[in-house]
Amino acid sequence: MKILVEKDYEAVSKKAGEIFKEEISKKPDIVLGLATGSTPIGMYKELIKAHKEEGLDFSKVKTFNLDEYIGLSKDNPNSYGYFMDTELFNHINIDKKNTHVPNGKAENIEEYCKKYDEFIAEAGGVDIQVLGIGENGHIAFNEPEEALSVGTNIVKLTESTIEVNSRFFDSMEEVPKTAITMGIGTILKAKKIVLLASGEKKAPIIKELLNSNKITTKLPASFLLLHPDVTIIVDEKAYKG
Ligand SMILES: N[C@@H]1[C@@H](O)[C@H](O)[C@@H](COP(=O)(O)O)O[C@@H]1O
Repeated sequence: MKILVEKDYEAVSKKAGEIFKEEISKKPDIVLGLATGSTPIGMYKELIKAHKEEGLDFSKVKTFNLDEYIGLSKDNPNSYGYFMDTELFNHINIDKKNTHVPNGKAENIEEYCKKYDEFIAEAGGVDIQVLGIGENGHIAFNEPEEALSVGTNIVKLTESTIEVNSRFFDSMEEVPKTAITMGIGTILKAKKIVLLASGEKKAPIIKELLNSNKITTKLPASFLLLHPDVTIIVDEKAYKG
């Protein structure tokens, strides 16, 4: 695991943007694994800037998102589908047909989860995956549990995640309690992984992750220790190691 410590959120976003830009330039039909949450927004801004100012081309790029709330459709401003459109896809020359965010309104969600993994595999697998990290160590929506799913699956969100994510909703009651998420195995299949963290709220979990030499389902991000190509980019506030 490689760790890069940058001055602040802006620098984290720039660094992550540079890594993604380089990969997209090297392989125009790249498959990107994308994340939501506030952390990757700065990196998406960098990519939009690179598209507008340097002509970074997304016309052949395919994307797969990590997760989505169950019950929210793409036109709901709190859905991750809506987030991706407004924060990235609407501002670059990507073919929307090539973008995939799990469908929180799928009729048979279990069946849909299996298909999502097959679909990623058919596209050739994720070349580079960006991840955030929850304050409780979750990646995507893989919450600390006795056991974690390997493939894309349905999860019950923990009270702490519901509380943290309630900042985007009018009330706690409105936060969906279940979600679709890529499984830990799905995430680990990505050829390259970049995890971003910013701000002091993330410092305890980043410290735990960096000091951990064990994998445990109680710290879902610890499974990244098994991957051969993970870069963690943090700002000084998130790094107190
Ligand atoms: N499902 C998402 C995760 O993919 C994300 O990493 C996490 C952290 O979000 P933030 O970047 O806003 O701290 O929040 C959500 O729960």
